[in-house]
Amino acid sequence: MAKLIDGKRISAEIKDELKREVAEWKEKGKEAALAVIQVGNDPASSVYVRNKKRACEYIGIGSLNYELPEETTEAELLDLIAELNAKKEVSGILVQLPLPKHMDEDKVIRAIDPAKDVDGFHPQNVGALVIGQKGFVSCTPAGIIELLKRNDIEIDGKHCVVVGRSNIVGKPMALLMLRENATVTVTHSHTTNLKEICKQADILIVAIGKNQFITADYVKEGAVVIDVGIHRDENNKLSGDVKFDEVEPLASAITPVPGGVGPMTIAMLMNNCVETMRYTI
Ligand SMILES: Nc1nc2c(c(=O)[nH]1)N[C@@H](CN(C=O)c1ccc(C(=O)N[C@@H](CCC(=O)O)C(=O)O)cc1)CN2
Ligand SMILES: [Mg+2]
Repeated sequence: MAKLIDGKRISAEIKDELKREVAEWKEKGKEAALAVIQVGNDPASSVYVRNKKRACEYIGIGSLNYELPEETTEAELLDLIAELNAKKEVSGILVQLPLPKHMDEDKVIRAIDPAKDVDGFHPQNVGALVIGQKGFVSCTPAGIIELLKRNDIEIDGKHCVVVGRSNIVGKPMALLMLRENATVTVTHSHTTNLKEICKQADILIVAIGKNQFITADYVKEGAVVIDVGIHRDENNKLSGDVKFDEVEPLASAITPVPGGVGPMTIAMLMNNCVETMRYTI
């Protein structure tokens, strides 16, 4: 019977900790405000943007939301980002992904001031992570580390397999596990013996974007399984990249979808926003 890794509870704990810390910073005259830009009206993105706004309000920082129409040009978006970069009262900026196809996400991300890049996607922040220097770390991978640590799951010396190599999860996840002294294997669409590699994992982190792809035959008895996937069926029921019912009996610990990694993304975004209060003079 696997231990259920309760991201909903842990994210709430973190937001309560941050709420108390924000109150202390505000007593010392410090403020923070997060600007969230959404282009288009993707329903899932609208849920996440709404949850980010609610989290800002809960912990006591400002939130500015910009909902731009799908046909917004890349130039118009870049102009808005430049405006927000220049606004002293805006301490964090994020552009909700994915963007419409006519925009270059990498170019848009590079336009955000790295000091306000609370998503941790800017090459300067990713570079800092690579070489072990200070910078914003992307929220989902940071949330997974927090889930493991707050559940006393040992990382040092363990074999961690990351399934997927995206810029916002897989790659930073591998780097963070390396920083925690895990032995890391990153798999991807060109990996030929995926099942055998996954079965070697003490900690299996699945961010492949394929609904319930990871079944019991990919999992070693006693492994810790972290499911980053999020899929909705026609009845709006959520599932992950892991076939939970099949894998749960094998695992020593597992994250559910919903209620696992997802809420941690929001909590760690809030932590990055409060980080701007810790380091402003
Ligand atoms: N600019 C960004 N865009 C995207 C990011 C990101 O970190 N920055 N990550 C994902 C989406 N995401 C945050 O934006 C996100 C996804 C899921 C959840 C979450 O709480 N999921 C819940 C279920 C919520 C629901 O009802 O759908 C759960 O898993 O329990 C939060 C944030 C891509 N875009
Ligand atoms: Mg692209």
